[in-house]
Amino acid sequence: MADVKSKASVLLVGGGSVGAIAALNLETGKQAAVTIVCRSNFNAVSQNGYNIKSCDHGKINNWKPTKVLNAIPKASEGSTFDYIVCVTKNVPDVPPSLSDLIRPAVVPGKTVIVLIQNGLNIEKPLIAAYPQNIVLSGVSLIGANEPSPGHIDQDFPDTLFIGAFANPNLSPQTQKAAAEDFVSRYSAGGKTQCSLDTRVDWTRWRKLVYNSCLNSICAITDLDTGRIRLADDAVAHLVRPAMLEIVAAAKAAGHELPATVVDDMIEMDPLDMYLPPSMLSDTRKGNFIEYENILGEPLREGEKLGVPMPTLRVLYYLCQAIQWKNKELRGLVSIPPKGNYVT
Ligand SMILES: NC(=O)C1=CN([C@@H]2O[C@H](COP(=O)(O)OP(=O)(O)OC[C@H]3O[C@@H](n4cnc5c(N)ncnc54)[C@H](OP(=O)(O)O)[C@@H]3O)[C@@H](O)[C@H]2O)C=CC1
Ligand SMILES: CC(C)(CO)C(=O)C(=O)O
Repeated sequence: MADVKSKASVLLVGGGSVGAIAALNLETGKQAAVTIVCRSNFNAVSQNGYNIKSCDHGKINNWKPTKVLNAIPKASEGSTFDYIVCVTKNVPDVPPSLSDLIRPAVVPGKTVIVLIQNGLNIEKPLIAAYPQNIVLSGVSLIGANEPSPGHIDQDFPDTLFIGAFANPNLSPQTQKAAAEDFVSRYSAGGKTQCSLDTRVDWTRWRKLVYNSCLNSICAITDLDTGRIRLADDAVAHLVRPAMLEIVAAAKAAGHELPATVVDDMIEMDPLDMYLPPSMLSDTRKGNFIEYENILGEPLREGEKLGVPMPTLRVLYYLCQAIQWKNKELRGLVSIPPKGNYVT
């Protein structure tokens, strides 16, 4: 079935670590032509392409998708796409919002929007902004980093779960068909595992057991997931209690996770991979962090349902302070001038 399809046109917004590998997967299958939108790595990628070291694809130098842009193309000027795949970091507390960012390219009622991003409730602003568009969830288990512009290291295989976020304005069949179409195009290259996700909320809660806890604790301590496991009591007294709070919140929200989920997540990546979760890569680069969708949303959901989440609460407010520090550095918040206390 896969090889008789004509190519879908895909606008991929966010050509960083996961975005570059997603573009490579889509182009490898020859069922998609990818236009990628880059920002800080635009010069490197448009001039030299990507240099990729990947556990799925091997070493590939100077690779470019069909087109490389540094701005969102406008549908009103004739650039329309079947899919807009969003692989930026999702940072709703720093403008522009994702729905505003992609607005020039969205054709209401037509473009399928795919969110390959971590976190909970990320679809809500998109469905509110584009009530007649299908929005797909992409939960990615991959370990990818961009140590310098255009250089991508992928050391954990790409496993992607795609399913439709329930949009009450559209028929479930149409939404499921769009998810199936994307899965077959993404899988066509045969280098990755991409499967249909029929319970997207469960899948997102399950992944939060890792992301809410390890991403934040690693970012706060500046330790990767191998080192945090070696760091005395950090797993016993920080990681595990935080993970159990997410499991309890998920259960209260109607999503029973497997009994082994905490151990599965702690041991997901080999210790000696020393994997820096994406939030740690962000703090190391001085980037904003996705703390609202990864910690804030599950914390608010859990507490609303009466689940005590004391560890998550502390992690959330520590992350909020880290974000504030970055906002001050970038002039997004201002503070009163320093008083003169020296006589
Ligand atoms: N890395 C990983 O292993 C995993 C990541 N994820 C999730 O995948 C998503 C993407 O993460 P990841 O690839 O690591 O992130 P990266 O920071 O590596 O890449 C994001 C890219 O989006 C670009 N971008 C951000 N805003 C804009 C904009 N307004 N216009 C154009 N480009 C923009 C960034 O540019 P700039 O460099 O200028 O900021 C960067 O190139 C996140 O939600 C993350 O949580 C999920 C699983 C694993
Ligand atoms: C779980 C992990 C590390 C890779 O899938 C991730 O989601 C992240 O880095 O944010």
